[in-house]
Amino acid sequence: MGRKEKETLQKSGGTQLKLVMTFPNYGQAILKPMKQERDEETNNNLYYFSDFERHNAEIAAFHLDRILGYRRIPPVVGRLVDVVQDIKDVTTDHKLAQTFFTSPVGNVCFYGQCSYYCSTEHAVCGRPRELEASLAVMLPDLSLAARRTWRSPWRRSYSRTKLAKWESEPDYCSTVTQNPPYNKGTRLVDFIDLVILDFLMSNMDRHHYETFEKFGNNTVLVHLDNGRAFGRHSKDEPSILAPLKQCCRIRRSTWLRLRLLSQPRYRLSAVMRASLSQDPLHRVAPLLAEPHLAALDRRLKAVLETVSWCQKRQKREDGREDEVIYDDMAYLKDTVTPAG
Ligand SMILES: Nc1ncnc2c1ncn2[C@@H]1O[C@H](COP(=O)(O)OP(=O)(O)OP(=O)(O)O)[C@@H](O)[C@H]1O
Ligand SMILES: [Mn+2]
Repeated sequence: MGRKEKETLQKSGGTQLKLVMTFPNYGQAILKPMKQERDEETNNNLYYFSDFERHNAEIAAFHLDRILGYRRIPPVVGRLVDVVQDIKDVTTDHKLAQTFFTSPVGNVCFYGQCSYYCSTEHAVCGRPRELEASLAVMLPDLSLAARRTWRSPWRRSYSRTKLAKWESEPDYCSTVTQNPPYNKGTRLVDFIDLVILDFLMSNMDRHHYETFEKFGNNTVLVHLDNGRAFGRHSKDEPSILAPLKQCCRIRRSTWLRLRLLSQPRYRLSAVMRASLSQDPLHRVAPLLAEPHLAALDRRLKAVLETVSWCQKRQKREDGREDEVIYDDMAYLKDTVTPAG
């Protein structure tokens, strides 16, 4: 098989600039550039839907997802790229090439084309050519492995004035669980797994999630698009946990994992710190600032407290506190016919 020249193109779809890199061995990765200082907190007056995406959030989310035992985020690694050699000189996209310029201090910058933040004021700049970026392994092409996109039932309104249904209806969960795909199998607890990930990293931007078409409704979720996580460490966002609080259900293996990660020997912040130190960008600066790591421990505690709150409530209501903890065996019993 012949070798391909290295090539970098803009990724279509999505609102903020991202690139697709193709390597000589035909491997592909999605590149998200560093757009703001690593430890800059999200501006309080910025709505979640206009927050900048962060390359380190994509990297940290991959590590967190793996530590939680999910493994539902395709691998993401940090890299220092050369904006000239790795992007400008190897792109066949004229529109992208045309947005390159040299800044007043001599750094090479570009802004690309997209619907949010693709303008000279929001240019991405090398130092002078070196740029931090996240590279995510590209999933197989949709023609080989079709995916389905699902709207999150707990999607935010994406409006400054409107409330979503789940924010005002106390019994919202039961309206969700009456209907497919949440009415059977593991979809609800799969979704709650995702909610816990999002709460820990404070990602309010989970409007959709994806699955591989091939497996119908009996499949895991793919946790793509984590660029708006880890924006704020000084504040938690309890509303992200609403699905857990409203449905009071959590997969047993997840619950056990969270309890393990709350113990001194396996403290989530410590496990994350160690895991992230293996990323190549760690030598430039830690991928997550200490306050973000501390926030993880604090939020983990809040998840476990919510589960206890659910168990107490369930016990009070019908004496069946074990309903809260979803046992994967229950699913097996529903779907597997014993031999003989
Ligand atoms: N690792 C990946 N492999 C293949 N496709 C991917 C991968 N990550 C994301 N995508 C696809 O690219 C699209 C855009 O990516 P992403 O959601 O990260 O961008 P975005 O700008 O945040 O989009 P939006 O503004 O719609 O939320 C997604 O719809 C997803 O299907
Ligand atoms: Mn997004």
